[in-house]
Amino acid sequence: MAGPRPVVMSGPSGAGKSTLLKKLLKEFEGVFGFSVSHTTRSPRPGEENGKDYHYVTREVMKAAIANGEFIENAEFSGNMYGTSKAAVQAVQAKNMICILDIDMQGVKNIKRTDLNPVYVSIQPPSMEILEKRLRDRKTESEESLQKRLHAAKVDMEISKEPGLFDVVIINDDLDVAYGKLKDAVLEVIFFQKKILLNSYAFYSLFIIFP
Ligand SMILES: Nc1ncnc2c1ncn2[C@@H]1O[C@H](COP(=O)(O)OP(=O)(O)OP(=O)(O)O)[C@@H](O)[C@H]1O
Ligand SMILES: Nc1nc2c(ncn2[C@@H]2O[C@H](COP(=O)(O)O)[C@@H](O)[C@H]2O)c(=O)[nH]1
Repeated sequence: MAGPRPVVMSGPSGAGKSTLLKKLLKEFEGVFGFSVSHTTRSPRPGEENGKDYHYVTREVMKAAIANGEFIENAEFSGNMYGTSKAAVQAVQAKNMICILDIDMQGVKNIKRTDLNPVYVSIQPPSMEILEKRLRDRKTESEESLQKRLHAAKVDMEISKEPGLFDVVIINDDLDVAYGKLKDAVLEVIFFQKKILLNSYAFYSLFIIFP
């Protein structure tokens, strides 16, 4: 895939991924762009079609997957979610750093592609705090909440796997976690740009002194 290296943000539902990435998108407007996923779940109050998600039916999503339009897709808490090729290309076409907010299945599937992102895991300080955040958010039915808590336990275990994530951030104090996210993402991006600049400089030497 062309363009700057994307950033994948993953972690349990309720850990604070959207909260953190919205801060990043706001502070670095024009630098980072959000990959708008497709989902079969219903919009929450305040969410906008085409901005937060593309809200589609299961039939539409299945047909698009069968048509090869998705980089990855997953079933999560009773709904389908997926990253379309078009969503990532739309951000990369603007030469912005594409941010994906995806679950653990998505991370594993993206690892099999050539997307080559920076992998960031956002984790809650504890299961108790995660449950409180999800309950206080008031977006889930009891059934959906239980499914998300179950998935969170699995996610918290798997995220310890060495090498799976480049950075694991515990989102306890929001400002501290945001600082860590910025450091992690910018460090990787600047490092990558520095290597590119160095290699341009190196090859320029061969052009000047063949
Ligand atoms: N550091 C924090 N301290 C206290 N509350 C927080 C913190 N970070 C996020 N929250 C709150 O926790 C709730 C869950 O956060 P958020 O919706 O960002 O999680 P998420 O990981 O994006 O969840 P999902 O995967 O379900 O979209 C929100 O109500 C948010 O305001
Ligand atoms: N594999 C994918 N997971 C995705 C995608 N978009 C969102 N998600 C993950 O789903 C859960 C639930 O999200 P919610 O908005 O219903 O709370 C969360 O963990 C997201 O990271 C996607 O395109 N692919």
